Amino acid sequence: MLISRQTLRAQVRAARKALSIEQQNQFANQACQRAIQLITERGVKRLALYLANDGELDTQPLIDALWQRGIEVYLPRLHPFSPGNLIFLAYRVDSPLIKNRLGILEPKLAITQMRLPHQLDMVITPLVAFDANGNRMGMGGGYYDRTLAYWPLMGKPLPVGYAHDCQQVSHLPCEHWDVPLPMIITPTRIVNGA
Ligand SMILES: Nc1nc2c(c(=O)[nH]1)N(C=O)[C@@H](CNc1ccc(C(=O)N[C@@H](CCC(=O)O)C(=O)O)cc1)CN2
Ligand SMILES: Nc1ncnc2c1ncn2[C@@H]1O[C@H](COP(=O)(O)OP(=O)(O)OP(=O)(O)O)[C@@H](O)[C@H]1O
Repeated sequence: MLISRQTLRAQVRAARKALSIEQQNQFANQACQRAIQLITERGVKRLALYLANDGELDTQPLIDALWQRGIEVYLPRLHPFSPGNLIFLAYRVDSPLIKNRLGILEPKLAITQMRLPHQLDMVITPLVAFDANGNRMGMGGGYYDRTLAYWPLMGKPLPVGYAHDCQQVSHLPCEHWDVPLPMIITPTRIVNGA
């Protein structure tokens, strides 16, 4: 039986939201260790990630580890006037955060703190569901598809999915605008996708 994108999205969102606080903490630490290893191997200096929402794999241990190592951390912010697009702003210990209209914390707009996607070495993307081929389904806004549309041409930034194991599905239908992920980090492994 074929299930719709909408149904699949709702099912996986419910599964990740059902994880306990203990599981969330353990998984965040496990995924952080894998991510730090990959980031160090690749010599990443500027990296974008997200602040967890809706049961997403928590990035806070990773953020702390990156700050400790002096790696520049960036967060997405909804574009101030271009709907459907993201901009990336530096995130430091003392950066002020504000909740956006989707309820997600994001840095205050400051042009001097902004980088374009090709100025970042790696973008750790949130996602709702992924499959073994690196196909990605997000929250449905197309934000990351637009952000990553040019990475194959520019060679940067390397997109890396970050998700719970329970977010893997056997097969995701892909659309022509979907940008497949070469890698997905989960608490238990690194999936080599596209
Ligand atoms: N942590 C995190 N940050 C992110 C994303 C993400 O998936 N996760 N995004 C990845 O693209 C962008 C935001 N995209 C999003 C799109 C829809 C919803 C969402 O929750 N929609 C609600 C309705 C919200 C409302 O209108 O009140 C819903 O579907 O229930 C959230 C984020 C940028 N920042
Ligand atoms: N590069 C692009 N240029 C223009 N429109 C796009 C682009 N990528 C995606 N879209 C549009 O965005 C909408 C949402 O796409 P989709 O459902 O694949 O988002 P998603 O990957 O789930 O969300 P997100 O990337 O925000 O996590 C689609 O209607 C699609 O037409």
